[in-house]
Amino acid sequence: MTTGFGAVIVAAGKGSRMGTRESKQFLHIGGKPIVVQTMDIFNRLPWIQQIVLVTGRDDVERCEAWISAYGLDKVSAVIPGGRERQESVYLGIKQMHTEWVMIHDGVRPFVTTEEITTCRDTAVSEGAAVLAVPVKDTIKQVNGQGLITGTPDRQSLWAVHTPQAFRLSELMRAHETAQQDGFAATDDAMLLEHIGLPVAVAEGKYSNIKITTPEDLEYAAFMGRNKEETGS
Ligand SMILES: Nc1ccn([C@@H]2O[C@H](COP(=O)(O)OP(=O)(O)OP(=O)(O)O)[C@@H](O)[C@H]2O)c(=O)n1
Ligand SMILES: C[C@](O)(CO)[C@H](O)COP(=O)(O)O
Repeated sequence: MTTGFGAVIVAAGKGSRMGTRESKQFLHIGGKPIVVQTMDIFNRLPWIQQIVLVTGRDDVERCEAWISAYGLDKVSAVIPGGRERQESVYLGIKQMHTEWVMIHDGVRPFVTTEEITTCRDTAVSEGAAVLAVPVKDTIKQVNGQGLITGTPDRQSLWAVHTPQAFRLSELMRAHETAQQDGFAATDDAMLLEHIGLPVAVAEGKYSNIKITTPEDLEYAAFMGRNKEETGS
């Protein structure tokens, strides 16, 4: 175990909502596969010591080739993921040997070094942290008949992004408990909530989108062009 931070990048999804023949994490923006763009941001941070990439079983080889071609020297392992994101994260964290770990979606390539650093600092001061943005719309609860049943107070609503940063030992315990309890979560913070550990919110930017559906590709292409022009 070393002190400091590592990152698990999860990119083993099927991209069913995107519906492209090529999995969305391997589409090119700004001249590079999306997952390479994402790993590169973490690889450049001096305080990130180790990166583990979790991807599809059939994609391990091409990811290893990209990692070598793009000089992503902090990637210590590329491993096949699981059926659900939660399982992919669990497999990833088992490969980590840093005290702290950040979990990040391979399909969030527009996260900035500033946001990642804010998330790190909040985790260190509060114990665990997720990047998130205040919700801009009014959110309604709707029942199966399409009728509104409530309007939660918008002041208390945040849309949660990644990275999400945890002490490796606590995240491991949270995943193990979830597995024993059959508890399924859509993000890692939920697993800490399940075992009663606090997680703080670090305010991020609306630009840190998760590339999920086809219209996100238009935004990604626009952002990719900007990246190429500015060299950032
Ligand atoms: N079994 C899975 C499912 C998802 N992910 C990863 O988790 C991130 C966020 O998931 P999402 O956007 O939902 O991706 P997909 O599961 O690929 O998309 P969909 O739900 O549309 O199939 C992505 O980087 C995805 O590759 C993963 O590593 N393993
Ligand atoms: C972790 C996450 O990115 C937070 O927004 C998200 O929950 C993962 O993907 P999902 O399948 O779209 O929920």
